[in-house]
Amino acid sequence: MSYQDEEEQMGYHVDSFPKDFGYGAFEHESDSQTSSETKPRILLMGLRRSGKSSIQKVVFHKMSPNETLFLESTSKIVKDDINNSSFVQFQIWDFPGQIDFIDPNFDSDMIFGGCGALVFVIDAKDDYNEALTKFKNTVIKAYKVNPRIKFEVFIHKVDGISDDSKIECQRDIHQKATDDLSDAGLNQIHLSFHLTSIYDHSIFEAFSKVVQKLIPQLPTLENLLNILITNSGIEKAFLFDVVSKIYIATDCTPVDMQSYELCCDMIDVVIDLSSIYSSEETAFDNQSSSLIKLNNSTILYLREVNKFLALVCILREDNFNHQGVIDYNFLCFREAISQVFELRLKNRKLETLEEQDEEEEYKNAPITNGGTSVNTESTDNSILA
Ligand SMILES: Nc1nc2c(ncn2[C@@H]2O[C@H](COP(=O)(O)OP(=O)(O)OP(=O)(O)O)[C@@H](O)[C@H]2O)c(=O)[nH]1
Repeated sequence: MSYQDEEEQMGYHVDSFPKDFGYGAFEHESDSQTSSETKPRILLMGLRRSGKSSIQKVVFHKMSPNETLFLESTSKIVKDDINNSSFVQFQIWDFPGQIDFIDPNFDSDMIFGGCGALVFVIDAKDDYNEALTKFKNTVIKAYKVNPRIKFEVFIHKVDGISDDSKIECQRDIHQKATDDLSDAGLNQIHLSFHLTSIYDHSIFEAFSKVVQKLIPQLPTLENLLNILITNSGIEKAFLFDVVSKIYIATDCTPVDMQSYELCCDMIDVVIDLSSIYSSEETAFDNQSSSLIKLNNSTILYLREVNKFLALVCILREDNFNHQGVIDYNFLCFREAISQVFELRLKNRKLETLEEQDEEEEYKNAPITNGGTSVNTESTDNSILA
């Protein structure tokens, strides 16, 4: 079964692409998607003006960084469905900086219960002691409700700060945050730290890592990429979600920022050019591929994997002499990816059927005094469509 069949079964048009290249809903898809309630949640928290809304707008709504200067302060929780036109599907909840956990209206069970990752944004240009106190309180509260949450700290607005100061700032924040948590008896919690700015690609890279942790198939995807690069003479390969430019997997070689930026820029060039020469709706389709030769004997090679994903590789020009081998390996890779997701789709259907059966049984069962309640809420925190 090809991915086209799979997409068609799910009700997608294979050769279409979001009209506005944003995350607007597809009219014909919206009701067939996973309900918002069962989608994994990524929470954006932090002090006021730390940059939460800017991050969300720049990464998922293509807002230019300069425009974020005019964003108004968030006064209530803003829920954003990252949906339909992307392979990765989740909800982002942007919290107002002044949110108060002691407030009785703050339903922490509901908020942290279905949460996959909590991104806490700290303004590196500000005095961060207050932010660290809030961070500690947030983690304690969230961990109590849901110990499976991934805690991600974005040390944000690091543009214009020297490399030495960035490292020093990260070290200091890391130290203080872990000390605070061990004082609270929570040294088992793993925290991840990222230096970010909306003025470069660091915010996309950091979000890629957050999203990857919510993909259960990640080790398989990484393994497939490793096999592909070793057998094709490729230096580095990224599997991109084209709309957001988040990479959902890469091979095991270290990621350097320059390579990631080059690959992101390549996606922009391909989409912009094909939007000029094709109709906007087919700017990225199953024929999409591109080759860019750089002046340092390096080649960037892009191939479409499915409606939402592209493989972008960096390789030396000499190794591209065997393009036939690379293309053949790519087809095997694409087939393997489609099988991975076909399997996932089947498992999901089975799970849904089992859940429905259980519900039926429960409804039909005679009521006894000591009956236990069945919780049918989905605990699947996986992020893939
Ligand atoms: N220099 C710099 N400024 C940033 C960055 N990210 C956001 N800002 C600026 O920070 C200010 C506050 O950004 P917001 O996104 O409104 O902050 P927020 O955390 O959502 O604020 P509240 O809604 O009040 O909680 C804006 O003027 C942004 O332009 C960054 O990476 N670097």
